[in-house]
Amino acid sequence: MKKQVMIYSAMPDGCVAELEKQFEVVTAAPGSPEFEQALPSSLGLIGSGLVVDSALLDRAPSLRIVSNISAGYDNLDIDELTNRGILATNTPDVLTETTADAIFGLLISTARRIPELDRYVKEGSWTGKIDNSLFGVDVHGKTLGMIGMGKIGQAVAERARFGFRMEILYHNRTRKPEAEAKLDAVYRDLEDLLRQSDFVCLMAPQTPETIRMIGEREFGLMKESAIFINGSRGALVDENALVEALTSGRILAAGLDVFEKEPIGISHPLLSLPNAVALPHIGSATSETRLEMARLAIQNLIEGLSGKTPPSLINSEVKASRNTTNSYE
Ligand SMILES: O=CC(=O)O
Repeated sequence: MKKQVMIYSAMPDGCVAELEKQFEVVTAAPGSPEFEQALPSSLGLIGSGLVVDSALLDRAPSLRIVSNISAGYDNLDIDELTNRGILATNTPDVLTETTADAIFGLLISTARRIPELDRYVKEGSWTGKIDNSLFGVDVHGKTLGMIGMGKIGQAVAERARFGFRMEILYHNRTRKPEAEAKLDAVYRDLEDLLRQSDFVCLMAPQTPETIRMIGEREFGLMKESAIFINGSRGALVDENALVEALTSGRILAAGLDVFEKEPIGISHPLLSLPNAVALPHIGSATSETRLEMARLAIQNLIEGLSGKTPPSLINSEVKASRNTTNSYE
């Protein structure tokens, strides 16, 4: 009999058929009766964004693997999964360059006010010469402060350094000698980075240590001309403090791909600010990359359920215990 797996979010064309070759596939949205009905007998879950915590795991006694179709895995309680011997996987690497393109695009759009000027043209406001009320600020040659110098952070910094001759400062849990050598990136403590950067770009993962790491105090340290970019997770930023910093002129502008609550509600004060550029969490959202991510997640699922080590295993402790106890087959 085929093993049952559940897909809980949209997959690119062809991916479901690929899974159906090997598994009994149930497709159901979290919270739906179909999802709850299939959960107890599912050996694998595949999708993105589902909060997998002990309450969900209590209802999923057959589960052996959670295959997350994203690089970030703050939606997974890894300790709880590990304690229960359940594999957790993600899709790093395949989205690095695409996400860096999007975040650097957001940075340029914010500095040069591209969404605002697009509206200006389409609304028919361009009726004569433009004046300095529509001017933006330069990107090239400025100082970029990267908070979080993982693979995506480095790919953003690479674009800045080699495409725009920017000076790179960075703050990270650990020093990154390879980025220092390749990008002339200079390590700074957080306060110095905030004080010295023209662009502050947040690319750190969401962990208990990074939640709300940027708030009133941190905006207060930035230059008044600073542009703040968030390409990581909304929970890292105190959004009330960000609104205050943008309305009071404490900083110049912000470009945001992520929000505390997603989708952000239309009445959120950030959305009424002309100096905030908002995207709907689209860092990795190209057809090519979303397909690569789905393929990698499927490979993780297949290998995990056939006793092999999935290529992007997060909790390798589970694999180790499985080898010694052989408790999975
Ligand atoms: O935010 C997107 C991801 O973590 O893949």
